[in-house]
Amino acid sequence: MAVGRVPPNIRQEVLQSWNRSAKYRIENSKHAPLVGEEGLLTRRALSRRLRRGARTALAQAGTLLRGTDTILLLCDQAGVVLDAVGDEVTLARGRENHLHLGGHWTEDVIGTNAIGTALAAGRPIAVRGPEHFCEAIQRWSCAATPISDAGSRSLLGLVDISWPSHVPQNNAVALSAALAAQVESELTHMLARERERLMEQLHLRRLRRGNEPMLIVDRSGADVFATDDFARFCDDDQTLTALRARVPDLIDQTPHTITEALSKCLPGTDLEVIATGEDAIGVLISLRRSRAHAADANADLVKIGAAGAASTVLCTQAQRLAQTNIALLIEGETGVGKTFLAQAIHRASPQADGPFELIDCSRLIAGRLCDDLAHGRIGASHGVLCLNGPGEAPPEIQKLLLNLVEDVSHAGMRVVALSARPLLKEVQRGAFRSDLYYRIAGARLEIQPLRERPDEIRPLLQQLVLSHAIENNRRELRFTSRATTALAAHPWPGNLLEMKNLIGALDALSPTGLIDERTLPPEFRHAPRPAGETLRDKERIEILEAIEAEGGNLSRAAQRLGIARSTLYLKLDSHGIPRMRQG
Ligand SMILES: Nc1ncnc2c1ncn2[C@@H]1O[C@H](COP(=O)(O)OP(=O)(O)OP(=O)(O)O)[C@@H](O)[C@H]1O
Repeated sequence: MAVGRVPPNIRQEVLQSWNRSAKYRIENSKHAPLVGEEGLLTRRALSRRLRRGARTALAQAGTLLRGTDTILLLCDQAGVVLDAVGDEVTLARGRENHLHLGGHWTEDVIGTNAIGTALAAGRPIAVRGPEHFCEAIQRWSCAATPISDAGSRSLLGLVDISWPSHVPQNNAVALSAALAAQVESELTHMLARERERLMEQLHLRRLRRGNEPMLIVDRSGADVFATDDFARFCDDDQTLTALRARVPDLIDQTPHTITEALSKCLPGTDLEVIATGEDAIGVLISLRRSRAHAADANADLVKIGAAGAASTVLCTQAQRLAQTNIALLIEGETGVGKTFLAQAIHRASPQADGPFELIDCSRLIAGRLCDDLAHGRIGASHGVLCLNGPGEAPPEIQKLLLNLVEDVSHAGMRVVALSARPLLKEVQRGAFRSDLYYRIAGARLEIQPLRERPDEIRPLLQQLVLSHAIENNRRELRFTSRATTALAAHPWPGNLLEMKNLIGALDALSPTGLIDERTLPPEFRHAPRPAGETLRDKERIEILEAIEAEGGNLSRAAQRLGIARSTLYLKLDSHGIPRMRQG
């Protein structure tokens, strides 16, 4: 039968295929085109998941088909043969028509055939001998069934059974359909295992990323998990639907290609491709909330309260308030520890697992804040919204803050405001909205400046020195009694922030880690001095200078001073200078 001549009693579906084939102006080819070795490798790589899903079916059926004149082909969704198994002699004959690895069997290149026609029709089909459009192919009979991906149901490829047309064979369509079903079932199992793996990965990612709103989709684009707040934060449903729809087509590309393509769909999000080995299995989408912070793990009400009497009273109140959801206003000079206290309160509250969102009100820009509010990017269903310096915000921002505070309080989030200036005074002089003030000042806590609680300076210095050493993996600084006296007498205009900065600078500058009054910056050296420097004072200073000059090496310091090391030890003890080791 020549190309274009319709066989008698043609079946309807075959006739339709012939009509399509006629339009393609196909030459009367002896064989299907070949994609070549490299092309085959690429196609196999892109279809590695299909091949993995079909591995068992091919191995079992391939063995059973030996000696039956029948071969079994696995093709990708473009009709290219990826794997060929079955009867050896028939496989060899198939090669002559490229009914073998790399053969490309769509209708547009070789006309009606089971592979191309099943792909075009999207269902199982048999094409027997003369039903093939090209005469040279009519020596074959074939039956093929498409394979759909688990989850997305998108077309992945196809299973084809082929045999010489003179051999009687009536059950091939059923066989190809059964094999396709076996492959699909294996793909479903693979997807279930991948979804389990994605959940495991999710737990790890949450440890790393904290409580950001997150969504994980599997390779089919279906949701595996979404945090409660994800939907609220990501209100652009259409964009998200479009992103989900793109995942199945992209998932077998490189992680870079996947994230590039998907991040264009949803700007403002972090995308992470999750893979096992080389295979991407899903995508994690997290919404960036740059203002969201995990509360400082060192912020602890008990520790803060331990500094002294004033802190104890403050922290007892804070502990009680932590159990409520009342809006809090924390006031105190700059660097006094308002943010630290707010974090400690959050950590002591029943909502401690929620986010601690810190917003610097002096930096807010009306347009962006409007946009963030419109998209619900600020706030969560629990946790703390911490407004730092609302008094610094201009009137148009204060108005927006009022809406924000109402919204988040309504959603169940606690509002904590921090102010370095007494806010009520700002209200009285008309610089701060009174409606906003009364919404944020449900309860008020005031942290006294350091100079008003001098008994707390030494314990705080100790605490900060210790945490500096631990956090930076450094030695612990030590202070002579003169240095401590000078520090206790300092007015600390920058409060704890100033103390932290000083500790960092001293640690960087001091070779020995032993700090004397003379090692302190000039503004600290105003402790009351005994009238007139005694000979003993001079000796003390000389010893400290020698130790400093020798980098803490006491033997060399003794040499520099021209005394025995044992004498230096005695002098150190008598002056109350600790015998510390070099840091
Ligand atoms: N009780 C404390 N113990 C240890 N460190 C503290 C304590 N309180 C505050 N700090 C530290 O001191 C520094 C200043 O504290 P914080 O930022 O909370 O002050 P603030 O009052 O919010 O300052 P600002 O008004 O400038 O925003 C921070 O590095 C903080 O970690």
